[in-house]
Amino acid sequence: MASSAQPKFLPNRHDLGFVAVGFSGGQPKPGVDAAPMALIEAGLIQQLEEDLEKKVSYDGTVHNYAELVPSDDPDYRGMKRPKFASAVTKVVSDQVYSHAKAGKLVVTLGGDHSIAIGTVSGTAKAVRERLGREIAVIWVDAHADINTPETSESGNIHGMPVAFLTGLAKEEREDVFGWLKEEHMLSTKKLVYIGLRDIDKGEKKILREYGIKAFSMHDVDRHGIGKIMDMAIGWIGSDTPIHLSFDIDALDPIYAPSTGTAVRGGLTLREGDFICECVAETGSLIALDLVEVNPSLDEHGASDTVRAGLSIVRCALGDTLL
Ligand SMILES: NC(=[NH2+])NCCC[C@H](N)C(=O)O
Ligand SMILES: [Mn+2]
Ligand SMILES: [Mn+2]
Repeated sequence: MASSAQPKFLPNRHDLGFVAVGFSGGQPKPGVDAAPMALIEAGLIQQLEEDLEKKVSYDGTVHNYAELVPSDDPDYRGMKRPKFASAVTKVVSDQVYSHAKAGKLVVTLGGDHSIAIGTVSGTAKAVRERLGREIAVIWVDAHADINTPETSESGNIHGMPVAFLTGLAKEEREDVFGWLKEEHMLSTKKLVYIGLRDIDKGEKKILREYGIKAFSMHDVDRHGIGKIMDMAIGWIGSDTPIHLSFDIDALDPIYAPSTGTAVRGGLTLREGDFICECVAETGSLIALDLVEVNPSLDEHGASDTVRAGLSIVRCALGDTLL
């Protein structure tokens, strides 16, 4: 293929849509809502514009969605704060959709991982409309986040986004994710996990039952990250639009301690960056989420975790490729 001809589904790689989601309601620990500001203050947008020469469309606000807080938000099917999470992710979905529909590569900063209900549904819908195609999702995480409300032991919605996005968890009520329609959905066949090491019993059952492609830390140790990425991208197909959802807790807590559900035995910083570089190399990245950075969970100011986050975003956007 001539170098000028990029596959038609690709967003203009220099045009970024940028969304900052200061939402922490998918889990109990305050502080994860402050991550977008911490990342921006550490120079993220400036680096994207100056070093990577991107054009960044950003409304200049870290949304806290205060106006969406319901007056009453009781537990429902065991989910905690279901109406708030539903309302926020619906707004995020629309924001991400309009950037993606306009042909931009969308970068979303969380926030806890429940926000991916918004981001993935937004890109899935935009790509269906623009190209009549399905997206693939690479979910980099210590956790599978595929609990249904019924399998969840915690009731925390950040452990459920993949179940709602794949339709494994269904809900009619419009104000509790009932707004998710077919057009927002992701196929379980187009989902690949990397970095798993803390999976709930019910989740394991789901992964097996649906034959979901998952590379655990055991697999990373066995094959090495290079082979894992070949297999992951081979599974998806190299011309499929990719949404990369990166939970910072995929990295080992040595490198990224400031996160709400840290699990030992994770990816090195270099392995995390390498995953992003491989996705960048495909040229098929359409959206990136960076979630679960919690700057308040470290008395030393979380600078290591924030810097790790910055590096993940830069690598996914091709900064470190020649
Ligand atoms: N996005 C995350 N960090 N998720 C952690 C989920 C932990 C646990 N599996 C739960 O469902 O509560
Ligand atoms: Mn997660
Ligand atoms: Mn996680």
